[in-house]
Amino acid sequence: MVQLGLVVAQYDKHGQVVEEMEESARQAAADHDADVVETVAVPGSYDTPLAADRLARRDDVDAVAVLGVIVEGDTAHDAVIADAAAQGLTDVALDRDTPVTLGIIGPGMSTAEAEARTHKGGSAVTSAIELATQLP
Ligand SMILES: Nc1c(NC[C@H](O)[C@H](O)[C@H](O)CO)[nH]c(=O)[nH]c1=O
Ligand SMILES: CC(=O)[C@@H](O)COP(=O)(O)O
Repeated sequence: MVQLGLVVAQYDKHGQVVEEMEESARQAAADHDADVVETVAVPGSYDTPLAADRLARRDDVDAVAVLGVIVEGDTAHDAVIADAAAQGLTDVALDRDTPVTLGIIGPGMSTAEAEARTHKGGSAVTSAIELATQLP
């Protein structure tokens, strides 16, 4: 059985979307008979790489799925957060030799577009399981 770590960025403005993404992630884990051994909540997507690193270094974690929602504001701050998070998570995966999947939606996204993408939580978990089982 694949053992997963889950990181959930709980940026308040999008609380409901994040909740639905987490439900989708947990359903995907159950559907694939995977076990979520630990869930770490962080304030926002920018804060996810360190949490992912803490999970990826554990012997009982085969892969980490990271969930977050970045909705467009008035400035380019959303792009800054998204780029930093994606790069940070890539670094964690390579440094720890552990799959880390990007289930952070956005940037450049409206709240309505976010609400239509909550299934990406499940996609991140499915990809994490595939990587954990299929990588040579
Ligand atoms: N604006 C969004 C954020 N901002 C918060 C940052 O991610 C971070 O928590 C803060 O800068 C402290 O380090 N986070 C999101 O996940 N989504 C946003 O739309
Ligand atoms: C991207 C956001 O929601 C927020 O952190 C920044 O908003 P703004 O670009 O309006 O300052």
